[in-house]
Amino acid sequence: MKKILITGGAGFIGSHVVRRFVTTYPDYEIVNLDKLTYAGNLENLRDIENQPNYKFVKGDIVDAAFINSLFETEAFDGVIHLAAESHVDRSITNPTEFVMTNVVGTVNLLNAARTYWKDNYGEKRFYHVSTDEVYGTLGEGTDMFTEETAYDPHSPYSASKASSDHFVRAYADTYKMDTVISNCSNNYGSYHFPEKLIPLSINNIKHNKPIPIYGKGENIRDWLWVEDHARAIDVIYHQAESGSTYNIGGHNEWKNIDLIKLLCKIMDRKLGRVEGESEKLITYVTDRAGHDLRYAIDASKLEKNLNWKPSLQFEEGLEKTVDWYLENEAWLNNVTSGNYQHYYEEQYTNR
Ligand SMILES: Cc1cn([C@H]2C[C@H](O)[C@@H](COP(=O)(O)OP(=O)(O)O[C@H]3O[C@H](C)C(=O)[C@H](O)[C@H]3O)O2)c(=O)[nH]c1=O
Repeated sequence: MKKILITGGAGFIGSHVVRRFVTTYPDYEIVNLDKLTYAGNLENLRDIENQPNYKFVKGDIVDAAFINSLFETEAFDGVIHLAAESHVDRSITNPTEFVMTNVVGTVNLLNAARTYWKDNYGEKRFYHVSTDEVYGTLGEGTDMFTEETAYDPHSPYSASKASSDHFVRAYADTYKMDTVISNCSNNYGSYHFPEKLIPLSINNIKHNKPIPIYGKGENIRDWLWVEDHARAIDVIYHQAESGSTYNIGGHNEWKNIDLIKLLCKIMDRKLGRVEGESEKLITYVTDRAGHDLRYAIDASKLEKNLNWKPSLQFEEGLEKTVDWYLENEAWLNNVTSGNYQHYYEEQYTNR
């Protein structure tokens, strides 16, 4: 039985990766390590929590002694590392937290792997799940980030992810560890904390609150359904060459304002509102500091080498996502109230 450590498995993308691995590979033991910050939620994994090949461990990757003892007791065959502070706006107000979790936390995991895997590096894989934001920003046009694009991070968040990518490559070169990195575009889907554009807007539209659009809403993101990302991670973990990097994206660029207008249309229909009613909630607010204009990712290496493709058209995926939030009212109410409330309110009222 292979034992795989998935860090950040109670978060948005992490929970989809955990679910996929637990259900697809009954002969693997999946250990989910999560600190359960505001963005980590065991409710995201209720449907698989009693599976015999799943185990949850609460802990912080910044705590090196704890990480070492976990590696000593568990004898992992591989790591898929997703634990990270991920919200760009929060990185602008509190950069140090991002350095600690994203950089120091990653180095702690690499050090533990180096110590406890040193006799059989070749059989154990360290997979770092990263972001396309490390590449910086593009102008409007048709050019895209490839795996060869030079790193040019702008926000404290993307600088911390770029740094952790560099550490992973440095450990591969220096200690000959088997590592892989993937850099993915914006994800959307179920279990997304409503601080991010799509779930925040769904929740605000539902409650007739303003939808905050930064600047003029002209910024462009490439959106990928989170379950397609989880499938890409599965394929890359199992098939990518040692030391490789793969970009993951949806070939699905949207200006924020166009995306929100589409979302408003879907929400009008789902909530039985007159068409155009939800759009009235659009409110232009102060722009994000250092706001990257455009991300567009060339995922052709992944498509050609490992035969992966996005499965869903965006309109269909967005509608599925809206349905999920409307059907899972208890989940949404929970993460916007009680202990979570100030995290949601902070994002929503900051602007
Ligand atoms: C929350 C919010 C955002 N925006 C704008 C800012 C961005 O241009 C776009 C998406 O913002 P969001 O914060 O949802 O996501 P990004 O800043 O693109 O970053 C996300 O995608 C990458 C790949 C990661 O790696 C990040 O971890 C992930 O958070 O909407 C608004 O206009 N209003 C809002 O209220």
